[in-house]
Amino acid sequence: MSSLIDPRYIRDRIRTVPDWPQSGVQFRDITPLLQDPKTFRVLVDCFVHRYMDHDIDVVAGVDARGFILGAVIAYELNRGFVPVRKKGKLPFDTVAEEYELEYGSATVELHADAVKPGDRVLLIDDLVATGGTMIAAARLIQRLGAVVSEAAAIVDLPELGGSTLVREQGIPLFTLCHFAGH
Ligand SMILES: O=P(O)(O)OC[C@H]1O[C@H](OP(=O)(O)OP(=O)(O)O)[C@H](O)[C@@H]1O
Ligand SMILES: Nc1ncnc2[nH]cnc12
Repeated sequence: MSSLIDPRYIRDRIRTVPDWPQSGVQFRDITPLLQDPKTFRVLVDCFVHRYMDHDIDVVAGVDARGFILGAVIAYELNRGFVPVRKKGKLPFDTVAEEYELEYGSATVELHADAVKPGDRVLLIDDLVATGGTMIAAARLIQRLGAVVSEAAAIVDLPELGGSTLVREQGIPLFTLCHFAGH
C-alpha cells in the first residue's frame, strides 16, 4: 500500500543541512515536520492510517527521533510503547546489538521484558540511511522471540543502501519519502 498523502508534501517540509554533523553529510532534519502542528498531524496520521488495521501488539521506537513519532503512533493505535535506546540508558536487564552508522558506530539496547515471544512489533525510526540502526533494533526484537511486523520511517536515503539491506533481512519496510543522494 502506498502512503495516504503525496510524498512531496513530507519531503518538501524536511530541512537539509549540508555538512552536519560532519563534512559530506547532507543532514535531513525532520524537526520542521514536528514544529508545524498541521504537518505533525498529517505525519502521524499517515502511519496510524496504515497500521490501524495491521495486527500490531507493541510499538518500538528508536532513540532518539523514533521516540517522538513512535510514542504518538502507539498512543493512537492504543498499544504500548517500548524504547530501543543507545547503550547505557536502560536500567533493567537488556539485550544489546552493536552496529555501524553513516558516521561512526553505536550500540542499541532493549529491555529484556519489552516484548514477548510471538508479539508483532511495529518498529519506528525517523530515517533509514545505512540501515544499521533499523537492522540492529530489529535483531533485538527478534532475539526476544518477537516478530517485526514492519519497520517504518519518514525518510529513506536509498543511495546509502540501507532500505535494500533491511528488506534483504526479511524485514518489511515502509517509508513516506526518499531523497536522492545523501
Ligand atoms: O540507517 P543508519 O545509517 O543506521 O542511520 C539512521 C539513524 O541515524 C540517526 O540517528 P543517530 O544515530 O544520528 O542518533 P540520534 O537520533 O540520537 O541523533 C537516525 O535518527 C536513525 O536512527
Ligand atoms: N543524512 C542523515 N540525515 C539525518 N539523519 C541521519 N542519520 C544518518 N544519516 C542521516
